[in-house]
Formats: sequence, structure tokens, C-alpha cells
Amino acid sequence: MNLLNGIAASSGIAIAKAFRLVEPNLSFEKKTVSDVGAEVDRFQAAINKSKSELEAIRDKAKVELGEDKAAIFEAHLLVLSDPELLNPIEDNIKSSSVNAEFALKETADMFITMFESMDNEYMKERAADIRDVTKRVLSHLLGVQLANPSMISEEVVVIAEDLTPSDTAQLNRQFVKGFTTDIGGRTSHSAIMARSMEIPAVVGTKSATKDINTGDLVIVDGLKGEVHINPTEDIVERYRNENAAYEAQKAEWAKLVNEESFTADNHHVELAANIGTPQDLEGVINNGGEGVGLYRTEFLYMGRDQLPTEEEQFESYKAVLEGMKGKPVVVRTLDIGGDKELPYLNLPKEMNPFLGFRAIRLCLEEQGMFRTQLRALLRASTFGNLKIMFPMIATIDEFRQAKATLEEEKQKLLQEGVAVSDDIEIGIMVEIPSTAVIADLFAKEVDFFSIGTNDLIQYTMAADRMNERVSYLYQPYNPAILRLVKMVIDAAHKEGKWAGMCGEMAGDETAIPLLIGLGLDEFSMSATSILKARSQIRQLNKADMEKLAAEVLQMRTTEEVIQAVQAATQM
Ligand SMILES: C=C(OP(=O)(O)O)C(=O)O
Ligand SMILES: [Mg+2]
Repeated sequence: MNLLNGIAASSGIAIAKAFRLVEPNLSFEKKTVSDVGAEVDRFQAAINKSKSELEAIRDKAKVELGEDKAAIFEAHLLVLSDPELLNPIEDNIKSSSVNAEFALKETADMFITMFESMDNEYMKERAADIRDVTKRVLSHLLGVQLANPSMISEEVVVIAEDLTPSDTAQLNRQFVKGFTTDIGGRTSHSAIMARSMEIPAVVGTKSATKDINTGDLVIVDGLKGEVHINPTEDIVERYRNENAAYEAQKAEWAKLVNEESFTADNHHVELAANIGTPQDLEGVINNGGEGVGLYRTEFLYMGRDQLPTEEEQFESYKAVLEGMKGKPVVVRTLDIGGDKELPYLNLPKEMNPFLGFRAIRLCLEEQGMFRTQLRALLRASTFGNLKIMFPMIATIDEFRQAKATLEEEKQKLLQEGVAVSDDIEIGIMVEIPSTAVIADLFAKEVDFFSIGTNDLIQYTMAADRMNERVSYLYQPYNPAILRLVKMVIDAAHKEGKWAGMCGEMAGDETAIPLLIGLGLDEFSMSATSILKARSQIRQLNKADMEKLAAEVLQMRTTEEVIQAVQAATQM
């Protein structure tokens, strides 16, 4: 198979050698050993190899990803030197004459179970560390190689079954030229991260990890959703040319970097960016973002083994607010859950994580964690134009509770003599259908809405945003979705509030004409989509788009809507 088709998740073209980021088989059998001394030596050798490997990873992570991301490897090194763990493993080998793999796994599992059952965050984090370290030592005992994304040191295309957001956060932009995965959709978080990191990506190929070996030459066509494996020189040449044409197109869009966003008939909208970390700001500024419409703060909590402190969070929020120099910055409070896991919270596995104990539901229960974030945000509020947004709001009561908690923390800070801005807008994500349906009631209480279509579509259509097999049902232009979007925008305007959209639909070229027609005020998207969107909006006429929107709201199928948009805009 030389060509794989998948979902175009992040535009651009990458041509490089493949690097497989796939978990190796770590299974083994229990064996009786006759020479226990030699077995203990074998175990010691595996520990030493793991140590030197971790030291190298830690040093590299420090330089390339920063001290905080490197801390997790430091914690792993401590586990590898802990006699309380190592001695019982050696005793187990000696007393039961078992192989090192078995003794390691049995003893480690005992500690993991014990620590996880304790009602103590610190011990739960240690359980996660032991689990990771056990895998590494096992890999050395079995003589297989663990994939280490942080050790990539040449230009590659990463091939993986899926990339979790924390894997993605560890990728080094300098070397990772593209990636391709077996599963996932355009709005899975690995795809979103790829767009914010400007890494071309094709997801949902179903078989990339089966068909591609490390070292194969791979072309990732993030514009068409194709992956070429060991292509001929002709194909490589064609892609070099296509890449040059794409770069030229980008240079044309780049001329709009300092312009505001107006339609042809002079209607102004705001084009803002979605970010995951303060490092993404550079991309926002280079792409002419008029604000940050969604700061996904959960990425601050990932790729580490404990919660970020109030001070760490304060520094990140302050950096973003200062960096945006008074332009609006909408910070969303922690939205963990679904495909964004935090292993160190040790939350029980759920049957339906996207419908489970997540985001605001978790924050309202884990008050300590939530209040720390709110304090950090409030303290940072004087450094720019902060707006706070709560995710996954399903009921008015949840919004009231979250707002009351914020108000309590604000009062506490003021009593402590800490300055807090008195001009912070408080809004919600509209990503659950129940909230869209009673947007008129919410609009009386919130300062703004931001429509999270990534989730709103999956919940409305009952189609998992990560599952490529149901991606045909994931229909942004379905009249059902468009009607919900209209209800939210109209409800906001009736109360004199603004409505934005921070789901991927906001940057979609077929959706943009309709959203202009429906009156959306703010479009927040991957920074790399902003200039293209601005160029498109300059060609559109608001009055015409209003007529188009009214027509498509009466249509019955997605296909009819797409055709109508194409006909009206000559796309
Ligand atoms: C922007 C959204 O949030 P996330 O993609 O982080 O779930 C959304 O659901 O549209
Ligand atoms: Mg969401």
C-alpha cells in the first residue's frame, strides 16, 4: 500500500522519514530460574540502562521543553533509586526463584494498587510514576525499544495509533515535520494541537502503524488528507512544487496581517485564535490574531506528574495577557476529560468519558483545584483584558455555582490586599445542546457565549468526534447545527451580549459565509487559519450572507447546504 487516505487535520505538506511512536509488546511469561544471582544481575543491568536512558531524556527535555516538563523524568529517576521498591523485587527473585520480569511486575503492581487506594494526591502520583518506570525497566529486560518522542533529533514524520494531547505536547516542533495516526478526527485534540503547532497532519488513516515502518520516506499531505509511503521521485517532485505553491498562497494572505476583519460591505467581526500554551502566542501575533478567543488551560496541567501551582499558573496567564497587549483574552477554566486525561488525578475509568465526570463537573467537586486556578486568573487579571469562560456548562445552576466560586475567591483576594480587575467578563462555552436550547435564559446571566462546535456537533449528532467510522455524521453544516447556532447568536444579541465560536467550525471556509450571515461576532480558530479566513471575509457581503443563511436554515440536508454556499460564494 503506497497511498493511505485519512482526514486532513492540519494543512501543509511534510516530506520526511517516518518515526513510529508505537508502544512495543511488553508481555512475558513467568519462569523459574536456577541461577538467581545471575537473574538479580540482569535486573540490576536493566535498572542501570533505564537510569542512563532517563538521564539523557531528562537533560534533553530540560533544554528543549523547559524545567517543568523535565520534572516528570526526575521523578522517574527517583523511583529507580528507591530501595523500598528495588529491594523487595530482588528478594522476590531470590526467594521464589522467578524471572526478573515477573518479580518486577508483581512487586510494582502491589505498590501501585496500594498507593492508588490511598486518599492522598502525592501517593497517587507516585503510583503513576512506578507504572511508567516499570514499563521502561521491562523494555530493557525484554530487549525491546520504548518509543521516546522527546528523543527525536532529526526531521521526521511521526506515525502513531493515536497521539494523546500530552504526547503531542512533548513533540519538538523543530524536528517533527508532520504526523499521521490510525484513529482520530479533525476535532480530536491531537489534530487541534497539530494546527496550533503548524505541523501538517493526516489522522484517521486506520492503518498507518501497520503500513509504515520507521525509516520509510513519507509524504503527509495535510491539505488533501493523503499519506504517500516510499513515493517515487516524480511524486516527491510534484509535492515539492505543491508545497511551494502553498507557501506562495500563504505569503499572499500574510499581507493582511495588520488589517482588521471587515466584510466587503463594511461589517466588522473579530478573528481570534485558540491557544494551548503561552508559547502559541508567537503564532497568534504572526498570523494577525485580534485576540485569544480560547485559551485551553488544560495543557498547562498535562505532560507532568502533579497539578501546576497557583504561581505557575499565574505566570502563564500573565504572560498571555501581557503578550496580547490589551487585546481580549478568553481563558477557559480546566476542561479535563474526554480525550484529555490527567493520569495523576487517578480518576476511575468511565464507560463514556465524553459524557462523564469532566470539565466543570469535576471542578465544582474538586474545589481546591478549581479555586487555585481561579485565584491565579484573578491575580493575572490586571495584566491585560481577561475574560473567563467555563466549559461544558449544561445547566444554569452550574454556571451560578462556578460564578459564585469565582466571586468568593475575588473577595478573598481583595481582602488580602491583592489587586483584581473589576472589569472581567464571565461567559460560558455553549457545547451541550441543552444549553443552546435555553440560550435565551442563559443570556440574561452571562456576559458572552462561545459556541464550542467540536462538542456541540458530537452531542447533537451523537457521533464521537474521535471516531473516523462515524465521521460522516459529524456534520457542521447540518441544518440542525445551524439552527442551534442561530438560537445562540440571536439570544445573545437580544440581551446586548456578544456571541463567539471557538470550535473548529469557526475557521471552516464553508461555514464562514453562513456564520457571517447568522451574525456571529467573534470567530476563534487555529492561528494558522486566521489570515485565510480574513481574506475570505473581505470578499463576502453581509447582506447577501444573511439571505443565504435564511435559505439554508430551511434546507434538509448537509449536501444541499454545501451546494448553496458554493453557488453563492463561487467557492
Ligand atoms: C472548543 C471546544 O472545546 P474542545 O475542543 O477543547 O473540547 C469545542 O468543544 O468546540
Ligand atoms: Mg469542548
